[in-house]
Amino acid sequence: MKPATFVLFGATGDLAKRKIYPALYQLFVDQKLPSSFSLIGLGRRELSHETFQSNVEQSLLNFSRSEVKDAAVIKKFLRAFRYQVLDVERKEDYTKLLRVVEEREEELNITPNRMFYLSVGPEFFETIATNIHESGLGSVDGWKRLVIEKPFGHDLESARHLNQKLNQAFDETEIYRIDHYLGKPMVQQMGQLLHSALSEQELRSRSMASIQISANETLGVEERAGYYDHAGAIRDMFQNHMLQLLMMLTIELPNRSSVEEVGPLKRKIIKSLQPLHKMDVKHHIVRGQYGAGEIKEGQVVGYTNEPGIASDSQNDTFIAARLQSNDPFWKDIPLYIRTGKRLKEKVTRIVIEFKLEGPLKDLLIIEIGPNEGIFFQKSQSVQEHSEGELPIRNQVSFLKEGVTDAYESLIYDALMGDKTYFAHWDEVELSWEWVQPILEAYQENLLPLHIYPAGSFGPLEADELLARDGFHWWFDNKNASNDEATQGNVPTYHYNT
Ligand SMILES: NC(=O)C1=CN([C@@H]2O[C@H](COP(=O)(O)OP(=O)(O)OC[C@H]3O[C@@H](n4cnc5c(N)ncnc54)[C@H](OP(=O)(O)O)[C@@H]3O)[C@@H](O)[C@H]2O)C=CC1
Ligand SMILES: O=C1O[C@H](COP(=O)(O)O)[C@@H](O)[C@H](O)[C@H]1O
Repeated sequence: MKPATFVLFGATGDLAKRKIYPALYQLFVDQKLPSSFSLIGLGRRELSHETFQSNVEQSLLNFSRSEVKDAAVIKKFLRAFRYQVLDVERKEDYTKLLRVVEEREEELNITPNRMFYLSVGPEFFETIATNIHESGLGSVDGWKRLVIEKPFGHDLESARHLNQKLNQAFDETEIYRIDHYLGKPMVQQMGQLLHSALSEQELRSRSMASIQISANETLGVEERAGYYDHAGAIRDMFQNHMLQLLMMLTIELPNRSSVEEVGPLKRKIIKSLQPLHKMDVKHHIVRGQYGAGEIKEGQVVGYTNEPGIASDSQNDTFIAARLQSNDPFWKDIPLYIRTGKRLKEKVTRIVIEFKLEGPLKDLLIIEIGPNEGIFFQKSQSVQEHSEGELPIRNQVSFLKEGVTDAYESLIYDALMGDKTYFAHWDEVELSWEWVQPILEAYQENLLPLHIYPAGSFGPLEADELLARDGFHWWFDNKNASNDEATQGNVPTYHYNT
């Protein structure tokens, strides 16, 4: 791997602490960072290099998954870290930053390969990219890359505007849009997993009846009211993570592994989705907001009683959608997506239901997180997994060795210059295009906001969305159970009757 400088905007923030430093540390322990590596952390607050390093150390002690927490190893890792005050609006701060970056490059004898990681609010993306360009920070002999976190725009128009601005400073090949769902091991190996489980012929001959993708959370809005109350489930999860999951599942098998192959296939799929008209949105989308209720930890307040949320907020914390593709392979197979906060179970799961007569169903289930696995559930008994009849093996043997965290995987890929598991602009634009009529329908109040009790599976209308077509949302009884003794065993999938 080439030597590199990692310029981290938002080095004092939550994401840096919880995800970026632990990921970098794990890469360091696994010897997957460049041997010459420099990190310059940026923020407005005044910090000495030593205080910054000790803050990073604290975040490793709190959040690193590494078994190696040896003080000497951490100290060695932190040698690469420096801190610099920078206000994103102040041009002179970029000039100072350039000097610091160059000094460190000289000191370490590093070729100028610079990765600019924007772990700051999206309102700063444009300003930072422009200032990187104008200050000369982006003029390098080696490579330069821009890594940005979501959200990428607020709607179709703002996303296009932002992209145009970023393109004045960085080429599309240099922009790495993080969607951490694309860093999840089960997502990266979806095609391979499906093929290991069932051959394409089997998939075809068994004839899929429906696909459902759920990302259910038990958490509420937490400390993010300011952001979330303007984003809602549709922008926070659906437009990006959920549509990316759909694309990764439905790109034609077998599994692809390079950006040249994956990108066009993903675009083909998202283009194949039947567009919605805002007046019809209510027939395909259910929007919800959590009310007070009970989760495992006890009683919780409703969304509008959460700190920082307006008491009359109409923001969505849940969305369920019915999509249809015109792609020849997926045509006639309804695609259901749902995601929400304060639901009964924390799970990201894909369920492929096969056509069978009667109420019993064969299911192929991909558990993406927090537990990973792929299971086949035969119709005759929901208790049994047919390992004999179909070549199903269990999860772990499929997974890439050693990489289990999305941020580790994505940061490593970005340092290597591999964009396969980053969101390409075309996908982002096409996703916003598909979502735009829903945003408009929300805005114009063309569909109801259903209040669901915290700790439930969301509004009953989301069940009806499937029931109309003769389907149900599947859940793992053990995972959703409040009884800890029954959790963590082999999943068995049921639906609410
Ligand atoms: N936290 C999370 O779990 C996730 C976050 N994201 C995205 O990651 C990004 C960062 O989020 P998060 O870490 O939670 O945010 P925080 O609010 O915790 O941190 C924001 C960071 O930005 C810096 N900052 C704010 N204003 C300025 C300014 N004018 N000039 C320079 N630096 C500034 C702050 O430093 P200082 O105060 O020192 O200036 C701080 O380091 C956002 O885009 C968010 O949407 C995406 C997915 C998950
Ligand atoms: O990006 C986000 O994802 C998390 C859920 O991620 P997961 O990996 O735990 O499934 C979500 O809580 C958050 O609101 C959203 O911004």
